[in-house]
Amino acid sequence: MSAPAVVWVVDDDRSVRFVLAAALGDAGYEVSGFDSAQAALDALSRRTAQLQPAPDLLFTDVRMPGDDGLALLEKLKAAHPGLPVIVMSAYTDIASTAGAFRGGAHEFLSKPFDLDDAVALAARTLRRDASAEPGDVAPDAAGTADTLVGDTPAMRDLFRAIGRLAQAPLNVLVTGETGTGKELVARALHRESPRARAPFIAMNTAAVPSELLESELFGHEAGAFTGAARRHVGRFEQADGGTLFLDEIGDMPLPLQTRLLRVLAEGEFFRVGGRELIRVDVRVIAATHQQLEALVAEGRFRADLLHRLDVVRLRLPPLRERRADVPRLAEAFLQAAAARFLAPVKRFDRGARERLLAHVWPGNVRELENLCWRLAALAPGDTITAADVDGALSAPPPAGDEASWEDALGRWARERLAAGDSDLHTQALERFDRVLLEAALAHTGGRRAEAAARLGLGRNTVTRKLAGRNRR
Ligand SMILES: Nc1ncnc2c1ncn2[C@@H]1O[C@H](COP(=O)(O)OP(=O)(O)OP(=O)(O)O)[C@@H](O)[C@H]1O
Repeated sequence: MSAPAVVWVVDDDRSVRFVLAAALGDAGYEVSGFDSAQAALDALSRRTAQLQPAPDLLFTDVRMPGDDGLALLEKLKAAHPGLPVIVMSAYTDIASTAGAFRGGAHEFLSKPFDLDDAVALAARTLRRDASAEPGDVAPDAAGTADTLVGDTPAMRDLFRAIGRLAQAPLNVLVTGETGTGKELVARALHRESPRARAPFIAMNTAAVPSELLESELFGHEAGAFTGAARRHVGRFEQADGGTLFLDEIGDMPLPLQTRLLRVLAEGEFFRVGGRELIRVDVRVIAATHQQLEALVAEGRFRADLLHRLDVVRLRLPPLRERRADVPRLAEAFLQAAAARFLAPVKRFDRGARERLLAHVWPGNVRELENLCWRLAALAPGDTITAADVDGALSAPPPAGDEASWEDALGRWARERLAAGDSDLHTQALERFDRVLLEAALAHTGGRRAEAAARLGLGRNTVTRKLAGRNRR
């Protein structure tokens, strides 16, 4: 009979150390516990000095006095790259999971965990050949914006998957209803990946007229078609070295699917009307709210393209399947709104929270976010009540009984003319733009791209108008 596998548990929390060691011991492993990274490293040096092999598996907590678990992981990976390390933490956010996987962790175990799961994980890990290579080191993630909020089991699973997948150069298909956070997931995958310093380029297939899609994706040369006055660099080239996020991929017309497939297979293409072969290194993350298998069955989506995009699939659960996240998300949105409005943070009272929990959220997180921005702007007091929530959920703000805006404009024009102004048209256009932009930005919680789409304007146009550079 072979000797039992040696498993070490490093955690400053005595009870975790005890119960995990006991469960692993019951499963037949030879277990030792350590209360700090240093204690484990000392024991490891002693073993090496005595020509004993390193343990077969090590569990470590992240937050501990002295060196934390990630520092321990780094030292272990330098000295014993083949030793599988399972990182345990009560903090299952993407930064933690990605940090662990980037450091070469074999697995990430969210605390509190089920002991049977931990033992099963140890057994699986020990069965496997533990010669995994540590992942590439990614540059520091930029900023903490776009943080995915969530602490339900479904979201923890997702964060673990993102942490792991960010390191792998695989195409990912993100599925989920509208407003569930698909783009945010794609951004997190990029931000935590070795590509983080290169661009993240997003394109919504459904938002681009189909006759322009090809040139949007692959670019065109001057004169390639009527209206192509100048060379245009497509999204694939813009994303070189980085990540291309293709939203609503199910809406891509078939001929373009064929072209995309070829580019994904070969990594090179010609711009529309071009002769120069362009070679790019792009990770593609596609997203859809549709059932692509059904589209394949109907002949509207290519099966081979689906296979190429769907190397790994991440499903985002709708908000109604993770209601426990609603209060957390709502508070995060109120805080973001307060920071943007430079106003004190409002709070939900109990009734408001219950009302939020009871709602079905057909528009998912986006709907919740918009609602919170409306409440931050409009609820009269610092405490938001159930009645405020009901009011904001049921109707857009009342239109009021003022006369039509054409009447108001006429009145304004007559006043300005009487005052002797001579640039009425410019003034009126500026005010017209400002009213539309403010309304759209308030509606979209300050997101320019979405505001631009809702107004039917280009994103650049909106940015320019906001910067006031349209004034002539
Ligand atoms: N878990 C989350 N934590 C914080 N914000 C979130 C979360 N999920 C979504 N959001 C916010 O909700 C909004 C919608 O998210 P996103 O645009 O990523 O959704 P989507 O699934 O791509 O939607 P669509 O399919 O309609 O394009 C965004 O403003 C995003 O910041």
